[in-house]
Amino acid sequence: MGVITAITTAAKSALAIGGLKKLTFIPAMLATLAYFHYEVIDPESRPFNQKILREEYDFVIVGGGSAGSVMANRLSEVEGWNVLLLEAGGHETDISDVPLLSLYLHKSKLDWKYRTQPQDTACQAMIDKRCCWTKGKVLGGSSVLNTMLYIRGNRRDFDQWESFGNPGWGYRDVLPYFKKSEDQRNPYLAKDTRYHATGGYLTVQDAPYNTPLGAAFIQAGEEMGYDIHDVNGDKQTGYGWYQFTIRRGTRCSAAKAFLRPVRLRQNLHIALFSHVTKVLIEKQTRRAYGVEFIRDGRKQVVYAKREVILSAGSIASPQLLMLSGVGPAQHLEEVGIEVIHDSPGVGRNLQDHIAIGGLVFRVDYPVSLVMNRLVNINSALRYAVTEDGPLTSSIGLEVVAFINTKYANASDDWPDIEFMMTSASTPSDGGTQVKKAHGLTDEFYDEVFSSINNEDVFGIFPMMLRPKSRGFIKLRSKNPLHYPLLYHNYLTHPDDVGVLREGVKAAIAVAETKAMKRFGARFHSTPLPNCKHLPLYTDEYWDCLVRQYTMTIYHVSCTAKMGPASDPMAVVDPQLRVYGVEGLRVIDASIMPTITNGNINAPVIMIAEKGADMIKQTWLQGGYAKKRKRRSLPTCSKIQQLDLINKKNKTICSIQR
Ligand SMILES: Cc1cc2nc3c(=O)[nH]c(=O)nc-3n(C[C@H](O)[C@H](O)[C@H](O)COP(=O)(O)OP(=O)(O)OC[C@H]3O[C@@H](n4cnc5c(N)ncnc54)[C@H](O)[C@@H]3O)c2cc1C
Repeated sequence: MGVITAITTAAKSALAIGGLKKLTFIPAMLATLAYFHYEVIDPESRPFNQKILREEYDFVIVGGGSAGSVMANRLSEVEGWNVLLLEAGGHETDISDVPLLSLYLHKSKLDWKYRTQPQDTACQAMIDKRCCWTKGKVLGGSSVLNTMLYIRGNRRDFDQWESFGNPGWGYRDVLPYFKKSEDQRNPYLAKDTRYHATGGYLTVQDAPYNTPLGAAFIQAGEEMGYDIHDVNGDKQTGYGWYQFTIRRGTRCSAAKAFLRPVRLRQNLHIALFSHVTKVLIEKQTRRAYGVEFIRDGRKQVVYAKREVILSAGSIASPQLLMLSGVGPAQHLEEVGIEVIHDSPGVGRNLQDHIAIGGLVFRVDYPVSLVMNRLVNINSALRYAVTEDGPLTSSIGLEVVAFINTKYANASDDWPDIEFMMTSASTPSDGGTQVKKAHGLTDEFYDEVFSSINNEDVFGIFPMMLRPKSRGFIKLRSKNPLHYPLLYHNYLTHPDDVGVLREGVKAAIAVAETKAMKRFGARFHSTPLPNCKHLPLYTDEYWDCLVRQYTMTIYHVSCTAKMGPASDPMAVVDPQLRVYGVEGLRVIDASIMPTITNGNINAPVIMIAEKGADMIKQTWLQGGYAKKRKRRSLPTCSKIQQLDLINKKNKTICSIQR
């Protein structure tokens, strides 16, 4: 009976994901998974979706993503505190657990499906010249859609944050917080207790499955004179195997890591499908006292006795601040929002990592990941029974390299390019999901890649680590359900074009090593449609190329940056408290002053670990809050005056008392 239920659940999950009809093996895989594995994979079930909420909690956390999941766990460790986590999406699915299938989640129900405004500097090969900014709308947030790469960044990133006037954020301060959440499953890495730890909530392990290309990438690095080492350890420059937030072959999202184990805590409520539309801030005292949200089609309110914490991610957190009257005054007035606090930095300083898509290298042997060859019932059985095989591969990501272009000072060990080396690339699924996820036009894909659909290839994605270009986010209107306007501004700083160009050249050089030549590696040099007037392999050609298939690595961040009070663009202080408003913090990817030197999920989790400790210090050791008087709750009639009522439904007071 349990198995039947599990199969039904699995089938429902499959239906929840758009575009899966194309993969006919999925039902069989899910049935296999359900039969062999369902309860065994993770004995901890999904958390409850709390239907009846209290009217007031000590802490209200907005957004259950990478940061929000950590916050909910750590704050509810304090038995005397009641914590509410409000999440706009629902639960993750059995499909989102499968590492190989993460691209199938893009443009699905689990994705907010943001698209940037069209701009001429980048993403020219994409439909309407708009980049697709995939973001998780699900409990676990973007950690449910990400490629699970576990990279902490460079010690200099954090020392630089500290040097900007953020005491307590230097590398020596943050390292313990990286270790606090880590459960490192590689015994050799775990032995290095200076940098790694075991027993934390977040499982970090090596890839259960590698192709022969993985070892070849490592050999290519050696041949080029790089160290092969743990890039999360003492030194970053060099080559190494990727480490993943994978647990026994399946995704270890932040929800799985931090929420499932504590789902029985009585003092933690998790409300799904709850879209927060505003933070309630008392005008006179400028204190945040609750949030408005929409659930089941009804506007509701919930109050926060101590603090509201925005962990809605780098797009929604600044959006919510602005909707609540905290942001650039002129812009708020333009869209008709009453200004509570003029904070010019909200939505500004946007940083992201971009790489060059489409650097595809052909090989002569059947060694790479070709979707129609690997996705079959055998792989499904291997995944379900032995927790390995190609389905456990994170879309072919195997090896990472941190290298220096001529724009970086190599002696600093602060490299400016990360190679993401994959045993698959854009045409490996025959022009289906990758093309769709990246939003490539049919014309571009057909001209450049259709001739090598489903052939054996590998990819090297050079990712620029420290962009100088800055984007921004604006409100489209004061309607909280309207998506904000997103301006990437990629490659508007000339140095960024230079770094990426040098990254492309360095990637091409990797394919020339003996290690790669053994497989017959050669660059797929079909000229790009908009660049074919330029001679191949020239700087002019590369400069054109980088603006075509510009690939976000989905690290949008820094949109509500942390900084000292003397910095007018700082949105939060080094304790992550919003300037100008009491009782409100932002704790997620938005608060980074500058983007970290690598993939950012691990740093976001670190930020939340540290943020949770700061909150505990504030309240448990008697900070300002201890002396605060208990605020009396607005009555229903007061709520009406605050216009919190969904008049259409004639709801008088939607709070469940
Ligand atoms: C496709 C993809 C691949 C990536 N790959 C990697 C990788 O391999 N390694 C890596 O280190 N990083 C990767 N990243 C980046 C990393 O996952 C994110 O930067 C990180 O998860 C961000 O955490 P966050 O807490 O700031 O936001 P999120 O995890 O995005 O969480 C925000 C949460 O808030 C919710 N929310 C938003 N608005 C509201 C609202 N109004 N009301 C209620 N809830 C709301 C969202 O639904 C979401 O659950 C990837 C990201 C993506 C999208």
